Amino acid sequence: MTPLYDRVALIGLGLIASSMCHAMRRAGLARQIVGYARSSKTRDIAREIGLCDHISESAADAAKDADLVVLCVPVGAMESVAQEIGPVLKPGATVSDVGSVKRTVIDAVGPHVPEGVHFIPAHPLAGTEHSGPRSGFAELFDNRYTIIVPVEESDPQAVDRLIAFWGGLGALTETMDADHHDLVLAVTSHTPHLIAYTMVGVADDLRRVTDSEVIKYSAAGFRDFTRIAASDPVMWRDVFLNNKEATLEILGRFTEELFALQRAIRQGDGDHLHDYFTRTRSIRRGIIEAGQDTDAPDFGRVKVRTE
Ligand SMILES: NC(=O)c1ccc[n+]([C@@H]2O[C@H](COP(=O)([O-])OP(=O)(O)OC[C@H]3O[C@@H](n4cnc5c(N)ncnc54)[C@H](O)[C@@H]3O)[C@@H](O)[C@H]2O)c1
Ligand SMILES: O=C(O)C(=O)C[C@]1(C(=O)O)C=C[C@@H](O)C=C1
Repeated sequence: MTPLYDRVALIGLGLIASSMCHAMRRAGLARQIVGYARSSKTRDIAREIGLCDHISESAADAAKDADLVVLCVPVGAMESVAQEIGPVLKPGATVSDVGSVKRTVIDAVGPHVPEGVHFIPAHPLAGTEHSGPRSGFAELFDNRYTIIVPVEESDPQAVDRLIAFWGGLGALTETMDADHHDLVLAVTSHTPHLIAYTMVGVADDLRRVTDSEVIKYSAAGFRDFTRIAASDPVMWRDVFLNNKEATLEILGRFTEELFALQRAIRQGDGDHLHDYFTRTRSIRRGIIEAGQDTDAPDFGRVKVRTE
């Protein structure tokens, strides 16, 4: 493939950035990849494993002269990075990000992007519980959606080029408005993570009583929870602080349903439990019958009930 961008700069060299490096190289999407991470230890590891063509000593140095700059830092660090690189960005360059929340990132980064530079936020819906520069792999984005969230001023040609770039990384792409993105992700990713964190916390409390039984007898469902609960604490702290309204809204609905199930159990209301589990089973069966049981969720099909 002919490179879509001459020089790509990645700020933050964790799971997502390192996977982007491997996938960019696999497809030949950039002539030169430049990286920067805040910690010197991370920069040293990146150099040692040859993650990028060049590792810079500051975010501004990496971003200067880049045609595409992607912010791959935790959501809460986006603003300070944007503030640092804003003054050195090349006219005509594109600035994007991979943050798990979109509205607050747009509000925090947008004001630091100078006129003549395209700002096009994005979010790959792919990840693992691992982090850091060694955790990436080229296949992470294959057949997974990346949501592109153009802002009002985004230039259509620059948007098309970024869509082609993510396609080259192996992803399926969809464009979406920031608020809708944040609500959908609160349902499909953020609240489920919070539930997993809580369940593992409860089990840990219990472990003090039952010694090692919780771990010894943990079944597949609980093991999946522990995998998710092993995700990076800084990343997830920032997700909840920055998608407050949508996660509180979904969490409110979740607790209402949970209370109803709790009451049904206490009152021995088997009909309620049976009806509820029948409904949830039919949702899963509907997905399978429609041939939609792929790793890539179709966000056109995710319906968020508003009443
Ligand atoms: N992990 C996932 O499953 C996943 C999936 C999709 C999107 N995201 C988003 O991608 C972003 C990166 O996540 P990740 O999983 O790659 O994280 P990670 O913890 O693996 O890496 C984060 C990197 O950012 C660097 N960093 C932190 N603060 C910085 C700062 N102020 N300046 C420069 N570098 C800084 C860290 O040193 C590290 O190199 C986050 O915004 C996250 O919400 C994560
Ligand atoms: O598979 C995992 O480990 C993930 O949690 C990845 C996951 C998700 O919820 O699907 C987590 C956060 C991201 O913003 C996108 C993807």
